[in-house]
Amino acid sequence: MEAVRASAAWVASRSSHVKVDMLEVEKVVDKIEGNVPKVEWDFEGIHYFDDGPLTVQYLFVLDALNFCFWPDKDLSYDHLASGLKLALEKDKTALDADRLQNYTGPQLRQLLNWPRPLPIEDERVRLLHEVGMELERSFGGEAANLVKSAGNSAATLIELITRHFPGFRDHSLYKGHQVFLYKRAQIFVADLWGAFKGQNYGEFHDINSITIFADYIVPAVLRELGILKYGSNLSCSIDSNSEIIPGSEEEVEIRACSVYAVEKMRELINKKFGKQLLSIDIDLWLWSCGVQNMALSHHRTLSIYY
Ligand SMILES: Nc1nc2c(c(CN[C@H]3C=C[C@H](O)[C@@H]3O)cn2[C@@H]2O[C@H](COP(=O)(O)O)[C@@H](O)[C@H]2O)c(=O)[nH]1
Repeated sequence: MEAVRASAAWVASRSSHVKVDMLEVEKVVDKIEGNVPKVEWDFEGIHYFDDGPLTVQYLFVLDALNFCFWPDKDLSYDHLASGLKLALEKDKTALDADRLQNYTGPQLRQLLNWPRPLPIEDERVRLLHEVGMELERSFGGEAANLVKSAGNSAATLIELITRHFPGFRDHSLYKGHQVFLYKRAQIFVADLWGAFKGQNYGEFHDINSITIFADYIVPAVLRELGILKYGSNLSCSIDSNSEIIPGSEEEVEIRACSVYAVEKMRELINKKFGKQLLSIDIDLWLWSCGVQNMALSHHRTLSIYY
C-alpha cells in the first residue's frame, strides 16, 4: 500500500486546512506508553461468521456497501452488518452472485430490514450489481476465489479488487496529483484478517502494509485527541454539520492527514518502544472510541468510498 502511504504524505506536506500536530502525536504515544488498547474484531457481536467461503462472500458484500450512513441519523454500520447477517442466516443463497445482480432498492431495504430508502440507495444497488457481475465473470461467483487468487498477499488482494471492481477505486485529485486511500478495499482485507484470526482466508504475509481506513469517524477522534488541527473555516463547517464537498481540498486533507498521522504514530511507537504495531489495530481502537462517543462531530461528505 505504498501508493496510499506516499500520496497521503504528499497531501499532508501541502495541506492548508488540516495540520498534523506532531507534538500531540508524541503526547498520545507517551500516554499509552506504546500500548494500543486491544479491541477484538466484532467486539459488537454483529457479524456473520461460519469459518468458510460464505463468510468471505458476506464480508465482501458488507464492504461493498460500507459507506455513508450518516445522512439517516438512525442508520449506522451496525444495521448493515447485522442486517446482512440475519438475511444470510435466513437464506444462505441471499448473497450469491446471481442474486446480487438482481436486487432493486426496495429489495435491498427489505434484505436489511430497513424501513425507508437507504442513503445513496441507487449507488448501493449499482455496486451490488457490479460485485455480482464481476464475481461471476472472473471468480466463479465466489469472493473466496478472489481472495485465494491473491496468494496470501494483502497488497495483491487490494490490487485485484481495485482492478476488477471500479466501485472500490477510492482515489481523488489533489493539487493535480492522484491520491489513493482505498478505504473499503483495505477494510475488506482487515475484516478477513480479523474474522479468520490471521488464518485460512485471513492469512496475509504483508498485513503490516495496510494503513488505517480513512472514514468519517477516525478523523473526528484524531481531532478530538488534538492530533488533527482544522483551520477555523473548516472547524465551523464541521461543527455546524455543513456538508463538505467530495473531492474538495478539505475532504482530501481530512482523510489523507488521518492516514499520515497514524503512520507517524506507528513510527514513533516503534522508535520509542521498539514495537511493531499494525495500523489495523490502531484503527480499530480509534474507531471503537469514536463510535462510542455520540458527541463527536464528524465531517459529512456524500461519498460511496467511506
Ligand atoms: N476506520 C474504520 N471505519 C469503519 C470501521 C467500520 C467497522 N469495522 C468493523 C470491523 C471490526 C469491528 O468489529 C467493526 O465492526 C466501519 N467504519 C466506517 O465508520 C463509518 C460508520 O460510522 P457510523 O455511521 O457511526 O456507523 C463509515 O464510514 C464506515 O465505513 C472500522 O473498523 N474502521
